[in-house]
Amino acid sequence: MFELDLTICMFSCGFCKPRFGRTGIYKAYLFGSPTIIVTTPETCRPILMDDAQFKQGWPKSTSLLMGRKSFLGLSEEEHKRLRRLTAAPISGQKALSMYHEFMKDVIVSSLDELSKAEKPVELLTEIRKITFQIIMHIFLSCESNPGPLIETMEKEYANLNCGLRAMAINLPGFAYYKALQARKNLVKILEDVIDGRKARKENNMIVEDKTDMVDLLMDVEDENGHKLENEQIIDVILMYLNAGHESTAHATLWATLFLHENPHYLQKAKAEQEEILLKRTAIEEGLSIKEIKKMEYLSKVIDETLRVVNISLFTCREAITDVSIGGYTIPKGWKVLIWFRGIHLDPQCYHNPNDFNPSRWNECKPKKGSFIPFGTGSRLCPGSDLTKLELSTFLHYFLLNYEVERVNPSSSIRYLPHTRPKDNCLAKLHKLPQLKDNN
Ligand code: HEM
Repeated sequence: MFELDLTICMFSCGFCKPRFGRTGIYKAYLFGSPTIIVTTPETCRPILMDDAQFKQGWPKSTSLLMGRKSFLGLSEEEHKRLRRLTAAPISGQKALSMYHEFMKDVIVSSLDELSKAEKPVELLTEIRKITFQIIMHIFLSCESNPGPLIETMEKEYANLNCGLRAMAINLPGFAYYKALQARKNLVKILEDVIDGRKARKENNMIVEDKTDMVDLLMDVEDENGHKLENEQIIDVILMYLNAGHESTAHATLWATLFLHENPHYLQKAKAEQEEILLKRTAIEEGLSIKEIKKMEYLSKVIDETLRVVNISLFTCREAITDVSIGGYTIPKGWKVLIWFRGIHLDPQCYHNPNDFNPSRWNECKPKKGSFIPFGTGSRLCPGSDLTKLELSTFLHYFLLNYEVERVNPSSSIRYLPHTRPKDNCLAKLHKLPQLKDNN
């Protein structure tokens, strides 16, 4: 017998609680499919860890935007192979140190430029440009110089993103329609890039000795010596470029804002950065990854930001067979929505969960599955190290050199496609007196 507690529990009316207790399981009808929503560590983690009974379950409209051959649509085996190949260059200290100089240059020069702007700027839009430039450098290094191409792509991505969680109405004027157009334009740009590189290779015209993720994917062969088709390379790159800049930009903005709104924590975070700067010897140039590893407090600020904001609000799976979770049966073919926000704002896991309090991580040892901003299991985010490096680098330079002044400090919040201030954080950046040369 299939039985679940009712959707009304989600609205905390109190009616269902005594009858059903805490199950963290709700039933709904979402994106045209019967769906189970799971919201607690006890229900979410087993599902994310179980590839035998659950497969990817994003709505068809989302998969169409990300591409049939992106990680959302691949067979398990193909996913494993491409994931191994693409995750390695963006994971771990050694791989990431290759990009750190570029990252620092972009952050330092962009912040400097923003502080000179006469009018207030949309901080989120500007940070998104920074994170996009960095991800382009990693994935498409030859095309990553500032200019019309990168600007066009960044704008297309903003449209693509707005469609990812929108109603799938393919009519002019609707977000989903715009997103499909954006995908078409991005695919065309990437096709031209790949064709150009293939032509240059055939004519032995490769002059650069640097390689990027596109080259890596163009060279890869399976056990039968078959190369990837263009469609596959494009969908994987398109997915990485999107995942690799939007979430990091939002996380960076929120960490900056939370510190700005909490002077006590701001002071602590700043003091740690000042100490790092003062310890730096004259021969050491700029921030190093070794220094970042010592930023204990900043690391708590980052974790707390990810917990409170929930940049990735949810992910989706589909039951391959009837599955029993928490005493209930999820029928074969039903979608499952894993609600990260429910886990990270659960009062049974976190005291005063809505409060931003980096110091909670002094003692807090989260129980299994209660802190998973990057997911868990075989689909664990491959970009977590890169995200933390970008965030730490941005905050280092920001805290030491700048102060933010918002135009609408009480701007309301929008939750889709990502949590953000409605005005994209319209603000002025003010340069602070220098403690010591820090570039
Ligand atoms: C604040 C930053 C980020 C957050 C919160 C985040 C969150 C997540 C989560 C929760 C998942 C798992 C989804 C699932 O289980 O279905 C995921 C997957 C993924 N993320 Fe991230 N991510 C971030 C940054 C990045 C970056 C910087 C990159 C790339 C450079 C990236 C690339 C990906 C990819 C490719 C996947 C799919 C993995 C797979 O299916 O094997 N993410 N991310």
